Amino acid sequence: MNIAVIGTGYVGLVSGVCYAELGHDVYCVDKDPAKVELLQGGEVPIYEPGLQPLMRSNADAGRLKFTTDTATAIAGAEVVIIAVGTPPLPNGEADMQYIEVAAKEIGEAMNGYKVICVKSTVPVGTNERVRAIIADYYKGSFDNASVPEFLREGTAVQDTMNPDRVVFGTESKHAASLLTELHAPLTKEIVVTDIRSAEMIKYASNAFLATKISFINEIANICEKVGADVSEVAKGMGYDRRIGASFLRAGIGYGGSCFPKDTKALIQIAGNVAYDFKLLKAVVEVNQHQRYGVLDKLFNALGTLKGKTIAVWGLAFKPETDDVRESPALEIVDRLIALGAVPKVYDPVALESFRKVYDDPAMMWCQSAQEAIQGSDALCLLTEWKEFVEFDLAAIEAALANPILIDGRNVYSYEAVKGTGLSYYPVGRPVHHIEREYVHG
Ligand SMILES: NC(=O)C1=CN([C@@H]2O[C@H](COP(=O)(O)OP(=O)(O)OC[C@H]3O[C@@H](n4cnc5c(N)ncnc54)[C@H](O)[C@@H]3O)[C@@H](O)[C@H]2O)C=CC1
Ligand SMILES: O=C(O)[C@H]1O[C@H](OP(=O)(O)OP(=O)(O)OC[C@H]2O[C@@H](n3ccc(=O)[nH]c3=O)[C@H](O)[C@@H]2O)[C@H](O)[C@@H](O)[C@@H]1O
Repeated sequence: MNIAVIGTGYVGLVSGVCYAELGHDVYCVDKDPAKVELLQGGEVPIYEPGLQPLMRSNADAGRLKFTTDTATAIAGAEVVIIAVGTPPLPNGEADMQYIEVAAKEIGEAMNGYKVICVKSTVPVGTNERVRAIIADYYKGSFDNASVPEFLREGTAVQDTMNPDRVVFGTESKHAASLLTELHAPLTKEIVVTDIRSAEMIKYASNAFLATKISFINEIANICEKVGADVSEVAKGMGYDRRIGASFLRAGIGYGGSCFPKDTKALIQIAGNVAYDFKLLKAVVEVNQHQRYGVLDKLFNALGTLKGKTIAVWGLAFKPETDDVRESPALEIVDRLIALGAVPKVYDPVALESFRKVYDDPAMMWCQSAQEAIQGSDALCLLTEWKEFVEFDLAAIEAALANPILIDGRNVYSYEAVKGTGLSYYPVGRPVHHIEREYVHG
């Protein structure tokens, strides 16, 4: 099959590479010439495990090409997949400007029948709008489909090649059979539905996962007050197949380019039809508040943050990505500085992407985990990178001026911590406190 993918971000690039891996001929377009030049040279502009070798092998096999010109990419395509960004507007609504431009460019370049798919996460009704824009420019026949994407960053290739399900919404039998043929090698679980329901499935799925996270975070906050351990609670809940074990890891709240944006967008979508989505509003509020738990624990441990150097391990919103969009670390570092502390930050891959969106003369940028903890007054672990999980706890204790470990992701076990002199503050689990005189100043 000949496929064109519009937008080579996290979703478009991974999708394009994986469709090529299935043996299809894929032409990817991006408006950003620097990105396209990098891709044409065999370089991947994002950190995503497994993506680069797969991209190079498919490009070398002649199945994967890149261009900045939409007309070139779609000329021979039977299926056109729109995967441009839909970032949040200040009021929470999804910004449709990139979708509108992409639709116009496709409309202008149409040269025959094609199936136009929207993979970006878009409000209900967007596929109809895309159809109308294309129809303004192209009077021939074409079909539409909503093909929402469910991949996660950090495991994007694996998620795309082995999805739990593929969903598409279309009114066209021909489009349905073409898309079924395209996705059948990936999964047996193919849900074919109407366009509006497919658009809603995407928002409802992300909102539900975000709800699970805020739910377990609230349980964690109660656990802290009643002396229970949220890890044990989640384990005990997760064996119930109606609940499921996944997405019950308590921590510092969800971040990333999607949960924060999509929950707010769904609240707006509901609001636009005069529906007050109270539950989801609470999910967002709980998530916002959860970030401050780290700061409360630092206060409890140190009394004041003024003049303290605080090691921060992890800036990405999750491990195995360089993405810092809506990362809880952004707000935590900002607060630390506002409270007079000096954050010594380190992340194995996200230092540069963090520096592009947040920089402050009060910060110390560290080139290793060890450098960040050396002589610091406390350590906050914000992203559960393997490097941090495997770090020797005795070495953490030895390096810190005050051996205080705030574990925002619950990665260490009490057994391991008990063998050290660390005061350990996890999330939703009892504190392991060692009485001692702290170094001040
Ligand atoms: N990042 C993720 O993990 C997931 C994202 N999504 C959704 O997929 C969509 C894309 O997200 P990302 O890939 O993260 O975005 P991104 O911001 O990483 O990439 C979007 C790309 O589209 C390009 N672009 C914009 N307008 C264009 C045009 N007219 N023609 C060609 N290229 C154009 C931009 O230059 C950029 O490279 C969003 O709606 C997002 O909500 C869905 C599932 C997972
Ligand atoms: O629409 C999207 O963009 C994507 O959003 C999420 O994927 P992603 O944001 O890449 O990463 P997740 O693994 O879902 O993690 C999101 C955030 O939730 C946090 N999280 C996750 C799970 C958990 O149990 N606890 C928890 O705090 C993570 O630390 C992270 O900050 C969804 O999992 C994907 O299915 C969806 O396609």
